[in-house]
Amino acid sequence: MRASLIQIAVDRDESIDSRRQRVAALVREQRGADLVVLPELWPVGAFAYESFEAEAEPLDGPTHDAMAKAASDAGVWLHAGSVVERGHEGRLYNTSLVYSPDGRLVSVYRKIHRFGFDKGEAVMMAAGEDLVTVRLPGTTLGLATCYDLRFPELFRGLVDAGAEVLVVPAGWPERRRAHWTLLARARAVENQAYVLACGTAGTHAGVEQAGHSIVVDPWGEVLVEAGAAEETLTVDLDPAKPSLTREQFPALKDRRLGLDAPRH
Ligand SMILES: NC(=O)CCC(=O)C(=O)O
Repeated sequence: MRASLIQIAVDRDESIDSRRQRVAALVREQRGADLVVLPELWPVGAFAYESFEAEAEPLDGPTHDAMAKAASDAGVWLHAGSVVERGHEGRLYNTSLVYSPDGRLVSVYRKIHRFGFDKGEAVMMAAGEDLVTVRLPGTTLGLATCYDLRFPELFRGLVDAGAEVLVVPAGWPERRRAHWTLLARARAVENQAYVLACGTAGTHAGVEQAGHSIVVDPWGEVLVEAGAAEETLTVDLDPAKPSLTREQFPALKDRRLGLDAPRH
């Protein structure tokens, strides 16, 4: 299974419309891949909070139109990263979109853990409530977004639901790059799953992005890692490897669920 991660530069000197066209063209270039992955909130920028309200779009908005067509033109499964979705009752969500090779929107995942503590995404957006997996020929994807990477229980829930490839679009800042790499590897090792973590490059809203998109195998080995600039990573995954790793080193079977709370 061939996967391409497109680490997009999100800089303020490019309009959202031009970036949409440019990214659609990059997706089309990936014909021959099975799965293409884009980063979190690449149209607007994950830290461009002041633009969220104005740039919010419905699920059938301009990013959807461009990505549905790009997926079918390229004939690939496309995890199109996320958009600022204007959802129920006008509320905003950080919503990931997944397309089949015929350009159908087959899954949406609304980010569960919102970043920003008392500002930005955490106060402007509503939280998703649902774990999402996507069945592809030969494997199952588990979806998470950026800050979710810090919450291992979410990933364990995805694994319990059958996920073998954990896909994490992100807009991760350079100043916490060490956490990004460490957490991507940790989620792969503890879940004996592939991790495909696709970040952004460039600088927007004054926040330098880390880049360094990374693919980790179920044994925790880094298969490919990007640099800081815009770049496309291509990697071949073995769909049998998660289950083989789980058979050969069956740590997931040794979980002790339902232990009593500590006594004081
Ligand atoms: N967009 C995000 O979720 C940023 C997460 C982040 O910066 C961090 O977890 O650190």
